[in-house]
Amino acid sequence: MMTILDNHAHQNTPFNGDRQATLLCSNLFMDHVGEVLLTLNSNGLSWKSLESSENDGSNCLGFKLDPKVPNKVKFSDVYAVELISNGMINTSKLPKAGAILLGRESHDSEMCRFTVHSFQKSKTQPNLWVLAAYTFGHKDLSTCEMWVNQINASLNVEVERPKNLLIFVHPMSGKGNGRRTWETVAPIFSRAKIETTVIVTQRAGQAYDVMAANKELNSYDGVVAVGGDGFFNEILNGFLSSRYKAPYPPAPSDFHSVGNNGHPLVHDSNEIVNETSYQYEDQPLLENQQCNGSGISNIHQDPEFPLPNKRFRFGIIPAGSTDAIVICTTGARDPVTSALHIVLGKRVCLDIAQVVRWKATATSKVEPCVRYAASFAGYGFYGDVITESEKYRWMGPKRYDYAGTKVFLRHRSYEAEIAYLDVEAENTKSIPDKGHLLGRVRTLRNSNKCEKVICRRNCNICSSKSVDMCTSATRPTPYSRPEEARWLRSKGSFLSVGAAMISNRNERAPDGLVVDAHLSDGLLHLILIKDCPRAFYLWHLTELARKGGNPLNFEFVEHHKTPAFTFTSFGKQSVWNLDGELFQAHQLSAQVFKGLITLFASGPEV
Ligand SMILES: Nc1ncnc2c1ncn2[C@@H]1O[C@H](COP(=O)(O)OP(=O)(O)OP(=O)(O)O)[C@@H](O)[C@H]1O
Repeated sequence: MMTILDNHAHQNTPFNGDRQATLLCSNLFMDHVGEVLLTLNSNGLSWKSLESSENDGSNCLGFKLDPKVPNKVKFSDVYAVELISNGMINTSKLPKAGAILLGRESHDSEMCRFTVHSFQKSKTQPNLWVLAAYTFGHKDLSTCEMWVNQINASLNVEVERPKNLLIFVHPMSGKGNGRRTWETVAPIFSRAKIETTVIVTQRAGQAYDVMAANKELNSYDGVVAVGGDGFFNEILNGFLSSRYKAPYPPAPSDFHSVGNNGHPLVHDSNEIVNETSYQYEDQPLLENQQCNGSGISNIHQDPEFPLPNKRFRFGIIPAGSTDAIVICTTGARDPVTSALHIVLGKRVCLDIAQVVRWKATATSKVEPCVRYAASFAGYGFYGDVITESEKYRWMGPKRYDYAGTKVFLRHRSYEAEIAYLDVEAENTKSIPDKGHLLGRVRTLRNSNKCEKVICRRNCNICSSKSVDMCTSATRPTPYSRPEEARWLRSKGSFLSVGAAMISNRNERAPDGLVVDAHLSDGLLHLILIKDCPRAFYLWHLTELARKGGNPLNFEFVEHHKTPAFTFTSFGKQSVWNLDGELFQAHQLSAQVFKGLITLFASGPEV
């Protein structure tokens, strides 16, 4: 019969091996390890086996202990601690089969227990986080309670963690697994003692309506979408529609007039123009919007729908068909990993593009229609694939392959003109700043010069201080420095026009549609594919899937990094795909707001 050691809890012993002040230290039994000395300091927990390997035969018959079994865990990686009912602790390092083969008695002992919940990075894929639970036992309930209280006190110091979340579940997302996906991860939230208000949607647009009308968002620390990119887009748009009022980017029609200085407002990309070519004050203004004399308009908020608290973040638990935003922000397409990023309160900023569809006629009284996109806005091939794929939603994610092939074989091109803001920069890496593009960006006309710096955790380019929505309320628009504004244009017949806010990594294009697009670089990555023979386009698409980004020496492809662009189509109707949302537009303009929202994620490890 196993004897259980008396409690040897010590408070404030000077230092342990990590040179951190030891706050608590006890002899306990750890499940599948045996007797350990458990130590708590301000960083986390560590444990040291008090049993020699000779005693328990752990090397016999090939049953070796995994040397990589951790012996410590940081509080920043612990999402919950639970006192669990009395039960068995396996006090042997040996797996059960090993004990039986060795003819050993059962090493199970009944005692009071508590479990520390954390995660481990998968050995083969570090972006994939797997749940890890460490269970400790002691004969005295009071000892277990003391440990639980002390660990909880340490976890409470982790202030970035959410306490109260609004969760939207799209039951039909992807392969129809939205609800099951939520059920899989819900215990992680309840263990972490996060209050959740769960809304399972019954129709498209419901999440938008709830987000747009909800005046109580202040009571939440964030909103989580259990679904795909399209569902996240719906939530984002509902949120911003009633809360975020920013000046519009210039309309394409503004460029067909003549500027105050007598020059046309848009220039051919080959023209060299020194003068300021765009006057900010020419823009249409939103209701209640003022210009402050410096040519910089403030962003106004509706007092009825205040922006939520500074801690408010967005989360996504992937259940969709593509899940590009999740892959770009966590590096994995895994609901458990995403749930862990959320409960641990990770944060990463995301650029958001504002896309404005202009009135059909100059005399039309209808306000321009405004949408926001977090990952991608695409016209031509991209819009047509989404339009076509909607007919085959019943196929699940395979619909994109089917629709993609159909649209590819059609090989349609569209007459259009794209004007994009050209801002020169010495160093694109220094662009991130306090919320807008003050830096000067070199438009990469010669895409051979394109630097392929992949976005990853703690990326230099995205590491600028996060800009919360509250401070962004006084943020100028990206092109609000008239002295730096210069517009260039590209006109012709296009197979596709795409603007990426992030790299859009996905399972078909593992490096993304634009390999060097960053999570918070304040840029739209314009990819213009001019009409070209079908074989070239096929090659371009294959290259995307093979190595990501765009073939640099492909003469039909233009890649421009810009904070804003306008678009006019001249012929056949096509639709835009805004993160999965269909958006019909003959004339639109777009601008990016750097780091406008914060996501519960920490960026991928690349
Ligand atoms: N209950 C519902 N029934 C039908 N449609 C819904 C419902 N809830 C949300 N939607 C709509 O379904 C659309 C697609 O959802 P979602 O993005 O989750 O799936 P997906 O298209 O399979 O994935 P992805 O966007 O990653 O390719 C969203 O735009 C959303 O508006």
